[in-house]
Amino acid sequence: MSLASRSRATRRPWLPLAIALGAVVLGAIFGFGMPAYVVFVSTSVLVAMVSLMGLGIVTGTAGMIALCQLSFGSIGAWILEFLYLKTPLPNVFGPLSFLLFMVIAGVITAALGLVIGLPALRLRGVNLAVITLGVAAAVDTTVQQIGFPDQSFAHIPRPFGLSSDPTGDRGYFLFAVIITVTIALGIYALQKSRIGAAWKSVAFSERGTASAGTSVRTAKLSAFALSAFVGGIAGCLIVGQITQVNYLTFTPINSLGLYVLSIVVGSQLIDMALFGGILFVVIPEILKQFRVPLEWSSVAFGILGIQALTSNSNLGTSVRAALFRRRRLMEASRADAAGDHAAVESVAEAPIPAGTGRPLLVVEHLTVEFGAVKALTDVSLVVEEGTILGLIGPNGAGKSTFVDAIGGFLPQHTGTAVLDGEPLAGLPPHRRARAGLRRTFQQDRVPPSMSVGAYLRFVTGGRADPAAISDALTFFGCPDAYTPLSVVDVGTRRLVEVAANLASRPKLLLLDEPAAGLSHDEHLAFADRLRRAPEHFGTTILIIEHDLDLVRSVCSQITVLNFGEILASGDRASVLNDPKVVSAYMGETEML
Ligand SMILES: Nc1ncnc2c1ncn2[C@@H]1O[C@H](COP(=O)(O)OP(=O)(O)OP(=O)(O)O)[C@@H](O)[C@H]1O
Repeated sequence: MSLASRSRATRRPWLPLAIALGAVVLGAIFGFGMPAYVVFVSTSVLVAMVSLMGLGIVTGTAGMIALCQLSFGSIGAWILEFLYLKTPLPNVFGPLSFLLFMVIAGVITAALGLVIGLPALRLRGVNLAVITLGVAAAVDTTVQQIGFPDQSFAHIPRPFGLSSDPTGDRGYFLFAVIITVTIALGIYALQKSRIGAAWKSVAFSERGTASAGTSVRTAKLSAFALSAFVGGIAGCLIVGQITQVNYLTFTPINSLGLYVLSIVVGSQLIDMALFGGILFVVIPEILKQFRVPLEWSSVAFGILGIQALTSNSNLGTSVRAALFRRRRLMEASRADAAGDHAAVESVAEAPIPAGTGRPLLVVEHLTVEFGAVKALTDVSLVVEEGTILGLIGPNGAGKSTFVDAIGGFLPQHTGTAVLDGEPLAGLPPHRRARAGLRRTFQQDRVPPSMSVGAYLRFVTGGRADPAAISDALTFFGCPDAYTPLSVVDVGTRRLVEVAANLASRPKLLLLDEPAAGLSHDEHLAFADRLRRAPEHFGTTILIIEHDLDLVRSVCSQITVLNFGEILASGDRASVLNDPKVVSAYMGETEML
């Protein structure tokens, strides 16, 4: 049995639901069997876990900094109290009020999260941190000033008539378990969906996300909104737990501690959010037992944060990658012992693809300037359908600029580009991708947080079925769909990127140095696969490559750029023998 089929056999789609049901049963046993104090503290763990799961969406999954998660909790709690104490709605909805108000509070908080997420469209890193910390401070001050609606120390009734005494604590714990499990299931499902893949992709590369046909704006804003929704629900859960709240629960310093925990444990992973919730509650509880001032817990979180930020990893993903490597090693040694090896097929070398004669991409008078630098001057070229066109030239000749401009990443160019009769002018990158124009990048843009298969599903926009995904992976000799990209080397990740883009069967694929990082033998195999690709995937290819052996072996047409202008263009032999081209490659003539 191959590694791939072994992995497939271990897939159990019913498992999340079974774990969820098990967690609820365990929650009931725990809630009604444990001492009252343990149950109360465990409810706090669940509240912290919900907050961390919300934060995990925006930080761990979508890769943005958000230092105001407890502000969303504060807003959610405030709205819930307001609906209870200042409106007649509790009389209308009776025992269902808490649940209903919690959802309303979550939705309103999500809308505010959307607004707070707007700066994230332009800002990153420390700038976004400052903005979100500013939001936390502003919400904190506002809530201090206006106070929570329960200023007269009215208790908020718990859901379904549960009492506010320790007997009610047990029932409320079970309620909190059910809400937590429901949210965890929802987040898990979303992370497996296209929007979850977009979050993971945007965390690693906005350009890579757009070139896969996904709107960066939608990915970022939806992450913020959902994170705020979950944060708002966590705030409501606190109200139900202690039936009264004040602003001290939601201070910016607590938000900061929560953020640190989120990145330390990797709270985008559900089990790690639970672990983080335990740390968030238990560390201060232990300090309390030993009469150590609670402020020291911030120092403990700070030290953990420095460790996580400097090692650029988190506990959850490191443990998972280590487990995966160990499992694969064991599978490989079992396969060795059983002599279970795939036969190496020897196939005749494929010819260089001949085109249909129809122009697919027509570029006219393309000019790109970066201030005083003219990166491209009046470049016109035609890519014929069904061919592989090589775009070559010395460093700084303007090749990547050409791909960026055609891909929609440089709106400030002049000139026109028409793909299959459709003008591309004015279309943003993700719309060009949807119109059948895909590209790969010189730098690694393949998000390590996904599996190989999830990445292909994301790039193909769900249009490729499992058989098509497996075919594209086999075609390029990539690891199987269940392999985490975090354990794949950079050269192979570039192959996965090419396979994913071809599996989406675009009309035209622009490859920017796809073979960088491959060994000599891998280069030869890659060249052969590339020659077969136009027919296999129905895609025309334009390739930028410094390895002229590769260009010579796959391209029927070559265009040479030098100092942003076309130096030569035409069939392979005439271009490579052109004296102008030879002199432009002075010092590299042995390559020609
Ligand atoms: N964002 C930018 N701002 C200013 N100048 C730029 C920018 N991007 C590219 N350039 C300049 O434009 C010119 C063309 O660069 P480009 O990266 O397109 O060349 P290239 O042929 O792809 O080079 P290489 O083979 O090294 O990747 C170079 O002079 C480069 O310095």
